[in-house]
Amino acid sequence: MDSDSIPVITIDGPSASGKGTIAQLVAKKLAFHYLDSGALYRLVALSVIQSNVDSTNESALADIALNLNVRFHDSSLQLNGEDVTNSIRTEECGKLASIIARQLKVRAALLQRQRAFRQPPGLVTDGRDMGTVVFPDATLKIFLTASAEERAQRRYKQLIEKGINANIQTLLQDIYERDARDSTRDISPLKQGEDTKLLDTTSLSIEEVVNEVLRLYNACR
Ligand SMILES: Nc1ncnc2c1ncn2[C@@H]1O[C@H](COP(=O)(O)OP(=O)(O)OP(=O)(O)O)[C@@H](O)[C@H]1O
Ligand SMILES: Nc1ccn([C@H]2C[C@H](O)[C@@H](COP(=O)(O)O)O2)c(=O)n1
Repeated sequence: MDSDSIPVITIDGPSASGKGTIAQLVAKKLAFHYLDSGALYRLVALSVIQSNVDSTNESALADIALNLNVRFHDSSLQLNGEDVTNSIRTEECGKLASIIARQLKVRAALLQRQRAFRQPPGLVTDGRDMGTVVFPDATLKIFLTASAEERAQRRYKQLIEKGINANIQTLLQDIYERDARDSTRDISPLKQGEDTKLLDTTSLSIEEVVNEVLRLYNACR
């Protein structure tokens, strides 16, 4: 099967908008593959933290990105054989991922790795530039968002459920900062493409959002 004919659904959007949750559920419903592109940036960030590399050294970071020894297994992730499923989810890792994601060489180094996930019968992927840059010919492109306050509430609930202490004001501040950094950078900024459907989920349940994405996909395939 020609790679270009394999269907792709891209779900881009700001931090904690629910991209990962929705993309995984849609992928499951369609029996498609799933790619969490943010995890790749987080893995580079974790490698930088673990190896004490200067995070402004673009060539060293591109080298790390090109040579990531990563294994995706169901919902767990291994880096160099170590389970890093939870360690890439820290606020420190997310913030550094957002900072290093501004570097052209890092983004270029991850491009082919992301495109390689386009395998039959199809792919659902989430991130910041999946529809605008990585899969510009995607079958369906969604820009998933929610108000910053709602996203902070969702993140707060998510962390408390995991037994992690959190402060709603700090989370809201982090969301504002991350949104600003990801959407104002020069290369591949987070933005809604012209051919992308906007889905504001502020007052929608997870089930309602999943059903809407499936409806849109069935309407355009
Ligand atoms: N429509 C919704 N209604 C209520 N809660 C939701 C909704 N969508 C997602 N959530 C919840 O919000 C939290 C954040 O979702 P998720 O981690 O999928 O966001 P994300 O956009 O992938 O975040 P990040 O950009 O940091 O990777 C999760 O606990 C999830 O269950
Ligand atoms: N396609 C992508 C995916 C992620 N990033 C960067 C910017 C994010 O703030 C950071 C972490 O992503 P998350 O796991 O929170 O979705 O990684 C990007 O630039 N492009």
